[in-house]
Amino acid sequence: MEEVVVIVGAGPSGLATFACLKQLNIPSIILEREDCYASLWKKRAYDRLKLHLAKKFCSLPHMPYPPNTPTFVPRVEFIKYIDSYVARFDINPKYNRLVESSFYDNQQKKWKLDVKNLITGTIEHYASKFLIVATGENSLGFIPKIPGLEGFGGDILHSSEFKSGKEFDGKKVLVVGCGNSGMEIAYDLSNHGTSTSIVIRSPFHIVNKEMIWLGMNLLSYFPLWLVDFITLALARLTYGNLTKYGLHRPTRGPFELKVKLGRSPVIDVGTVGRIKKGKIKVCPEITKIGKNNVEFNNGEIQQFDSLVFATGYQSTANKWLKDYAFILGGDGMPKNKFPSHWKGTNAVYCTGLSRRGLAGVSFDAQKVADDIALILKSNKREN
Ligand SMILES: Cc1cc2nc3c(=O)[nH]c(=O)nc-3n(C[C@H](O)[C@H](O)[C@H](O)COP(=O)(O)OP(=O)(O)OC[C@H]3O[C@@H](n4cnc5c(N)ncnc54)[C@H](O)[C@@H]3O)c2cc1C
Ligand SMILES: NC(=O)C1=CN([C@@H]2O[C@H](COP(=O)(O)OP(=O)(O)OC[C@H]3O[C@@H](n4cnc5c(N)ncnc54)[C@H](OP(=O)(O)O)[C@@H]3O)[C@@H](O)[C@H]2O)C=CC1
Ligand SMILES: O=C(O)C(=O)Cc1c[nH]c2ccccc12
Repeated sequence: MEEVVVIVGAGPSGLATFACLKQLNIPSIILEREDCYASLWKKRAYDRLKLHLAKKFCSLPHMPYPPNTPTFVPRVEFIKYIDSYVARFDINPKYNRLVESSFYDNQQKKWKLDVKNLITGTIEHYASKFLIVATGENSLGFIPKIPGLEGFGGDILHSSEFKSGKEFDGKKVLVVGCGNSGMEIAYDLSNHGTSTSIVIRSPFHIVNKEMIWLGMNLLSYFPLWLVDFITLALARLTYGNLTKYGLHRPTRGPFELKVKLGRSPVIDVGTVGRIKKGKIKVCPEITKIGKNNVEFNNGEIQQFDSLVFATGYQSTANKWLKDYAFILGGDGMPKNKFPSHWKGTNAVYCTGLSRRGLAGVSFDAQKVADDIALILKSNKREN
């Protein structure tokens, strides 16, 4: 099938890019491996998830949230917003289409895609002038290789499969990883009758959503270092010194780490309080895993029924995009730094890979659509 623009992925990035192109009268199609849009939010997120950033930083282009939406949007409300977005721009992704490979045909100056129809099992072929990678930073759950993991007799799951602590009532659970997912899942587990432990192996910033709200607003007026200084002063006042609990802060500030390295601060939902009370136990790095126990690098061995790996995600765009080097590095993330990350050579683009959450998604979608419109306009003039 011949198209002008093919977008791979029907998450917020793919949908936002479609809408921005549509506003400029440019038709596009979206190919999505799942049977729905926003699959991360519908199928791979835990029940109690709320957006960490205030709604004004999380809307998609050309459509604000309805006025009665809470400042910190819960998952279900976010899905409703996406539902209205899809209806508003009349977006009809092609579902159950797994893009298996794509390469640039230098002769025809077109992108070619091999797409598996997951219903019929057949391979469909698509070609387009412009290709947009919108498969996300969270395409694949990452579980590290730890000696003995394959022999563990209890449940092993990734944070993307975790729904609620109520399924673990009465169990001994170890959460591995202390990013936003791990810290919130540990809190959720401790709300139910679960004996909860969490592995913390590196320094990270712990803040609360009000501090991030303030910091995001201050960033429009003040330099990064000053915003970090203020945020850290507030964090120290609120939490005190947490080192005796095994929580250490990095030397660089929370906003500097987010902006420069894409590392998110942890936005506390109550986990720190539980750690202070001893309701959630902090463990150091794992050295090996036995049939029903885990050994840590302080020599302690503890028994667990379940392991929840909140150890992050990987982009998979470098796997299916054979000519990824036109835009991405070997890790499936953009080669160029923000704000020049979204455009590659030979009309390939990416949206949602800047580690800037939904605000980054909107920025990219707008940039990509405007650039494609400009190219199409200048081609028209030449012909
Ligand atoms: C638990 C969690 C909470 C988050 N909370 C926030 C938040 O509060 N605020 C914020 O700003 N950001 C948050 N994020 C970041 C989040 O990644 C983005 O907000 C947003 O979902 C990114 O949208 P996306 O479209 O780029 O990626 P995704 O939502 O991951 O969508 C990508 C789509 O591409 C599809 N796909 C992947 N590979 C293929 C393929 N080969 N062929 C066809 N389709 C494919 C996937 O099925 C998926 O539907 C959170 C992330 C996680 C994991
Ligand atoms: N409500 C919201 O808005 C939420 C937003 N998010 C966002 O989604 C994105 C993904 O978050 P998340 O899923 O937490 O993933 P992250 O990549 O942010 O965190 C992964 C964590 O796993 C740890 N880790 C990795 N390997 C190991 C190992 N072998 N042993 C011990 N620890 C390990 C990392 O520690 P180390 O640094 O040592 O490698 C890190 O603490 C982030 O941008 C986050 O902010 C997530 C949840 C909720
Ligand atoms: O939830 C995330 O990880 C995000 O990427 C959202 C986000 C964008 N900019 C930020 C600055 C501080 C904390 C979170 C974010």
